[in-house]
Amino acid sequence: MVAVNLLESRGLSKSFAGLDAVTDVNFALPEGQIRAIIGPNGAGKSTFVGMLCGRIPATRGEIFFAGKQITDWPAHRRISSGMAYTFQITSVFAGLSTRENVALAARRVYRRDHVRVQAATDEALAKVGLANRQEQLAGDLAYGHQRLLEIAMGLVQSPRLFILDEPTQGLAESEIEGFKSLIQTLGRSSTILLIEHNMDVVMETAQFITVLDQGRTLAEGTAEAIRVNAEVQAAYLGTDNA
Ligand SMILES: Nc1ncnc2c1ncn2[C@@H]1O[C@H](COP(=O)(O)OP(=O)(O)OP(=O)(O)O)[C@@H](O)[C@H]1O
Repeated sequence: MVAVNLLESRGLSKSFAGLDAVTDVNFALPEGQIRAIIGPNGAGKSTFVGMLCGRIPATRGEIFFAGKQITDWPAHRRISSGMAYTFQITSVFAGLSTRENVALAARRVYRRDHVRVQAATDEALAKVGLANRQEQLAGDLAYGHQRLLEIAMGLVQSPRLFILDEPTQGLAESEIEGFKSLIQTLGRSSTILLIEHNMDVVMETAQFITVLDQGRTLAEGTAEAIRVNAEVQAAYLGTDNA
């Protein structure tokens, strides 16, 4: 069977006032895969993902999602066609309850179908383990629980592609274990693109890894192949976040 790519980029590039943040990235993500993007600080990961999501306009190149050329689509159109993403910066509404936040995200997809909104909200809260905190104001949740809430807000939209941008950043070691299994659970119903600095999380969850360095694709392969790749090791040794 020929693998179908859910997401592709061709020659994708971004320059900021003369600085080449991302250069000629050809990327292909088969449907159903858990893929991680890694790379040293400043490698271009956030810029690349920003272009995929429609937050950052590309300078050059093309993006395809589910067979459609989406390079110039605004972010909301990408979301309604099946992309969801969580940001590094917490994007929950602090003054609303945990449940209201998730229901709000569900309404983006299910609109006024109240029954589906409520059912999807229940399911997402249960999957991330926040059902017993659903009445709590989001702003009162502990940081780790807010990160789970962000995931629930993406998950509730039943995305075909779920982009997780540094989901474990700022979490305690004890919370990270739970996130690894959550990522695997999410991978059963969505294709996952994971941007992550924590190598344990990457090595344990990703089926395939793309390494960016200085805006270019440095290497791609399985966790085992990337772990022993001399170029990848050299790129990390050249920085302070090895
Ligand atoms: N809005 C911007 N204006 C100018 N330069 C930018 C902008 N955003 C990113 N850059 C530069 O582009 C390069 C890539 O940055 P980017 O944030 O994409 O890397 P990253 O791999 O996500 O890094 P980190 O792991 O530290 O988050 C860096 O040199 C950065 O300084």
